[in-house]
Amino acid sequence: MHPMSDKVQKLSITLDDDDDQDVGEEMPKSAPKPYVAGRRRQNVYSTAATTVDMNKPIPVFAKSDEDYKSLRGTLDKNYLFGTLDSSQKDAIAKAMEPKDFPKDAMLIKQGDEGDFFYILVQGDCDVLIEKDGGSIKVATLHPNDGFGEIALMHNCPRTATIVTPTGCKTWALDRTTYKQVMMSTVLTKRKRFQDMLSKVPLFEKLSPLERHTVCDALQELSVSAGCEVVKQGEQGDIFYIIESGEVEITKSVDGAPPRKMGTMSAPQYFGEIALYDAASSKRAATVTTTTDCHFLTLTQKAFHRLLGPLKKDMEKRISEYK
Ligand SMILES: Nc1ncnc2c1ncn2[C@@H]1O[C@@H]2COP(=O)(O)O[C@H]2[C@H]1O
Repeated sequence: MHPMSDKVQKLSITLDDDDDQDVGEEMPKSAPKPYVAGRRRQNVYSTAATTVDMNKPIPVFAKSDEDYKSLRGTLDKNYLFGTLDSSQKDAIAKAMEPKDFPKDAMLIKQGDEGDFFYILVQGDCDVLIEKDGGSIKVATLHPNDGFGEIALMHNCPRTATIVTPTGCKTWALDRTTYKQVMMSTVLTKRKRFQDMLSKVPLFEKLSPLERHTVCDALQELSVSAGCEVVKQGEQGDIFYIIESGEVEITKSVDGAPPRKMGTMSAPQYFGEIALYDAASSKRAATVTTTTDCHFLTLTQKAFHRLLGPLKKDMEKRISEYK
């Protein structure tokens, strides 16, 4: 047995039941029509996986040193693995297997059961959401992006279709290993952050599944009093929720000295304008900690992927700032 598996399994088995309970009714179980490019039906590579054997030893796929190092580096940078310790990321890197796809293939079909999580190594993938008989492209994935985590994490059908406008190389991680390694840390994190998120008005309209997905992507940051967390005019790529402490907002208009706009404390949030408003993409004000602060943060990538449904609420709030 792999040295990691014993430790991970013990944690996962008890926590996994909990997770299954609260996501079972979230998503429609009916499979929508398959995506058709032009008039040609694309190759479908997904296969259904109905049961997860949590006692299965974690597999190891041999890789060159160069491939292992590069994949391990990607895992370190990817927000989806932010909560894992080094040995858990080692186990995932070892368990990933190469899967290559030709141009115009369908890696994932919306509505299917989840079988693999992928990291894109080469080529691009399009993310399509199927709605009202058509499909809309909502994102393009590039090398080092991960995808296919939602169905595995939440036991729900695939939330989008993934197709290959170019030939693609990926690393794939099977559903069982993904759950064995991820669930223990993820569920602990959800238990901690769920309560906090339920107090943030912005997240009120999210379904429990969406709130879980936001929880999974949150990272923690502690900052001492007197630090500029966000600086007016700078490019921004992090969104902050205040878990504890207080910050002051200052803004300079037309080169005048900065004026105090107000203070914020838990459970308020800031930093969303630069992430949301691609046209400006610059911080609209400076945010300075007036006490020691603890923040929950979301990266720009996670923010766009997860908070798309909240676009209207944010637009309203941004117009109130101006
Ligand atoms: N708006 C989006 N932008 C980028 N990726 C997405 C988006 N919606 C879904 N996905 C990804 O597409 C995947 C489809 O399978 P999953 O639902 O398992 O996990 C999903 C996410 O990884």
